[in-house]
Amino acid sequence: MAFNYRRIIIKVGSNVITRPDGLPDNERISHLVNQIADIKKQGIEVILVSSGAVASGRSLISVSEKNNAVATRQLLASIGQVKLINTYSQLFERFGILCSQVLVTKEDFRDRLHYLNMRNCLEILLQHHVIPVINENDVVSVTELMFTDNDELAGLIASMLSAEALIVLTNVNGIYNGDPKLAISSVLTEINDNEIDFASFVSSGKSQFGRGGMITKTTIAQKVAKLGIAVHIANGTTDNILTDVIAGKALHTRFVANKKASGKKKWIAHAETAATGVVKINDGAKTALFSAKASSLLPVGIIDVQTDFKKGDVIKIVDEHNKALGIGIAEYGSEKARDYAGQKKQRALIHYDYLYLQR
Ligand SMILES: Nc1ncnc2c1ncn2[C@@H]1O[C@H](COP(=O)(O)OP(=O)(O)O)[C@@H](O)[C@H]1O
Ligand SMILES: N[C@@H](CCC(=O)OP(=O)(O)O)C(=O)O
Repeated sequence: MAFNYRRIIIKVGSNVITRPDGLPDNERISHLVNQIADIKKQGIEVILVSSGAVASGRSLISVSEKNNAVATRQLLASIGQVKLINTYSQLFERFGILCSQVLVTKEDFRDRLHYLNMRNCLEILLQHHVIPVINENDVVSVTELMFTDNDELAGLIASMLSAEALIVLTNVNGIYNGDPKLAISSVLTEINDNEIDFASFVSSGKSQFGRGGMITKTTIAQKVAKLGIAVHIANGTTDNILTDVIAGKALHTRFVANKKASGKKKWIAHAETAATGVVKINDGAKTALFSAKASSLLPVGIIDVQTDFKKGDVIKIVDEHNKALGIGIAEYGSEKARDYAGQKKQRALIHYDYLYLQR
């Protein structure tokens, strides 16, 4: 059965567009562009999140092993991104399609003004039938300022633009119920259940040029699907994969979009300016919220209720250094929250279904 999407995000991993010898796979990139042009012709808006800057840079310059790893990555990405975007630009041009370069950092999602600027920019590009080609700005995002990987970035873009689907292209046919290299393992075609413990059968190993690995893909896919956006994980090295996924003909993994909580979560995700209260949480609570499991904010991890709020208000969560972590809807008011703060076995202040994390 074909999927009837109007706006999709396509994420292409480094492995898909890099040959085993580390050089960019121009034939593969060209084949993907052909399919995107076809999809666009079907009236679907496409936003491309493409990795490959570092890999591209590696094909242009050789760097001594002695150099600092961060500086090397900056150097390779800075050179490689130019080549990557030029390749896309030339290939799209054959179809009379304009593409644009959008480089972003994690900070752009934290700051409301940056967030809105970025959203407005992407919307205006789409209105003008341009395909935005997004990548992390690897030149300035280093260490803790980095996204886990471009899967995380693609997930944030999908929710920011209220896309109907996110297609993640990697170098395996989807998520296997065991080691993908073993004949007994098979692809999980449909995932509807948010409680699956992927860590029990997905190994933490990464592919040759990948950054996050399959575990982070599953975590992000679950979060995005919970927001009401379908996530497809498919093999970008298979011919016609994009058009076949959309036509419902490809073997791959699909995380079914949650229909119920979606409207609310998406609204919360964009409701930061409406936030009244602020609660500060400790590191343990922070780890729990950002773990793969769907966790609600429990009073035991609250160390301070900084401003007053009522039940049903949108409130902000900050860490011990006052860094914004997310927003959600309060299940009860600030008075009760102050009474419960630090106590075990109390009712969640923010239920997971009404929680939006900004990372
Ligand atoms: N159960 C599993 N199902 C699918 N892939 C898995 C599994 N366990 C580990 N992997 C590995 O995850 C890799 C893909 O993740 P990643 O390296 O992040 O790719 P990308 O560069 O596309 O983001 C695959 O090459 C595969 O070897
Ligand atoms: N921004 C980096 C890619 C980082 C990344 O997440 O890569 P991948 O795991 O292959 O999607 C680059 O362009 O090289």
